[in-house]
Order: sequence, then C-alpha cells, then structure tokens
Amino acid sequence: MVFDRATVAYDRVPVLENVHGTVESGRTVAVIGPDGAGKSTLMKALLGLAPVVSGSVTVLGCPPMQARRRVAYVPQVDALGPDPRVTVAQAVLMGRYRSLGWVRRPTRTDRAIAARALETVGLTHRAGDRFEALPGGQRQRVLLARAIAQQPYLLLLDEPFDGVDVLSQQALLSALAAMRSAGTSVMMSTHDLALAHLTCDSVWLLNRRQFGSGPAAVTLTSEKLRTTYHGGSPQHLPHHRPRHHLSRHRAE
Ligand SMILES: Nc1ncnc2c1ncn2[C@@H]1O[C@H](COP(=O)(O)OP(=O)(O)OP(=O)(O)O)[C@@H](O)[C@H]1O
Repeated sequence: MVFDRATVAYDRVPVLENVHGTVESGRTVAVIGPDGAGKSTLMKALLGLAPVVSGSVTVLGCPPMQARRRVAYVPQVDALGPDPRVTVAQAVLMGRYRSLGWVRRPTRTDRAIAARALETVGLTHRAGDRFEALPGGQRQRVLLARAIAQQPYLLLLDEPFDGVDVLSQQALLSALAAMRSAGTSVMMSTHDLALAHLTCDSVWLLNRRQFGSGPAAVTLTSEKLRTTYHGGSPQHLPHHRPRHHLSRHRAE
C-alpha cells in the first residue's frame, strides 16, 4: 500500500494533506492522532470510499477500488457489525461473500476457510452461539475472524483493542501475528502507545497531515506527540467517541 503525497478531501475541503508512506507486505503500521485527525478517512481512502484529490493512493499496485476484494476492514466492536441475530459461524462466513458474489452459495471450502478463521481467534467453541450473546472482546474476535476469512492482503483495524478484555487482547494479538507471518499488511488506528510499540513496525502520527512516521522507538517521542496533539497527550484526551461512519458507509 502506497500513499504518494495524497490529499483526501470531502466536497473539495481537504481532510488529509500530503500523506506519504508505504506499508510493505507483512508489515504493521499504527495510525495515531486525536479525534477528528483523519484516521478513519485514511482507511476510507484505502477502501476507495474517500476521494483522493491530489497525489495518489495505491493498494497492491492498483487504485483502491480495484483492490477492494483484497482489503478487509474490522470496525470498532460497538460499531455496526453483522446482524446481531446471526450465529458466530454465519458472521464469519460473511467474510467469504465478496469472493462468492451474491448468487453462489458457500462451498465446503468456504466453510472450511471460515472455520479455520474462527479457530485462529480461539472461538471454535462459540460457533453456534448468537453473535449478540457474546461479550464485547469476543465479538471483536469474531469481526477479526470475518476479516481473516476474506483472506485479505491488507487488513484495516479501527481501534481493535478498545474496551477488549485481556484474554481477547491476547487472542487478537496472536491472530494478527499469524496474519503478518502469512504476509498480510496491517494498518490499525489506536490511542494505545504501548500497543503500537509492541506490535507495530512503524507508526504514522496524523492530525490532518503527517507529523511523523517511522519505527515507534524514534517516532513516539514526547515532542512529536505534543505537536501532533497540539500540546495535549493521548492519555489526557477525552475518551474518543465510537465511530460508526465507516461501517455505515460500507452498508450503503
Ligand atoms: N463524509 C464526510 N464528509 C465530510 N466531512 C467528513 C466526512 N467524514 C469525516 N469528515 C470530517 O473529516 C475529519 C476527519 O474525520 P475522521 O473521522 O477521518 O477522523 P478520525 O481521526 O477517524 O476521528 P475520530 O476518531 O473522531 O473518528 C473530521 O473533521 C470529520 O468531521
């Protein structure tokens, strides 16, 4: 995935300016910035849902719209997910729908891929339960399994660890490590600096433009964070509101 001096604008008003950076196969980038910084817009640009008005964004060497089948998005757990009445197994199988198209029925192979994805997040035993009956951390794992079943080259995660219990955090971390080993690139937005240090190869500091990018150890400095947050710090910001707009956009 490559951002080449990309500017993204809604109704010709720039929301992100001059974003530059590359995420190689199997690498993970954390996107850190305050509420309204444009983190979701960055992901929308990668899904082909936000207009890039200058520069370019390419995914797997193509414009994002052409690569959409190979990009999976995991919304925040409290954002719109699968219909809560569906079972966990059905929710994960939805990850196969893009490759199936709307007319084909899932094959045995699709079901096996979905079952493996559920196993990767450690929730095989909950396959028959209703999605809505699961606690938040497990719902987040199901959403990740749905994305894994899509077999993406690029995985986008919106605050994946927000409000998630430690066991689910551990399951998510090991599932993400497995995906990275298989060559999937990962971009996650997060307010969690420790997580970014632990799990990401690089960090992009974002607030309408980029205030830094590179390995966490040299990018997450007090000075750069202060500049990005205009004098605040992530820990002192009011808790960010849940976001629904990306999921809403996809549901349209
Ligand atoms: N569809 C849209 N049309 C016009 N403006 C938008 C649209 N979506 C987002 N914006 C604006 O773009 C800016 C960046 O929003 P974005 O949601 O990308 O930020 P964010 O960093 O994800 O913030 P948050 O964590 O609060 O969701 C905000 O000012 C927002 O109001």
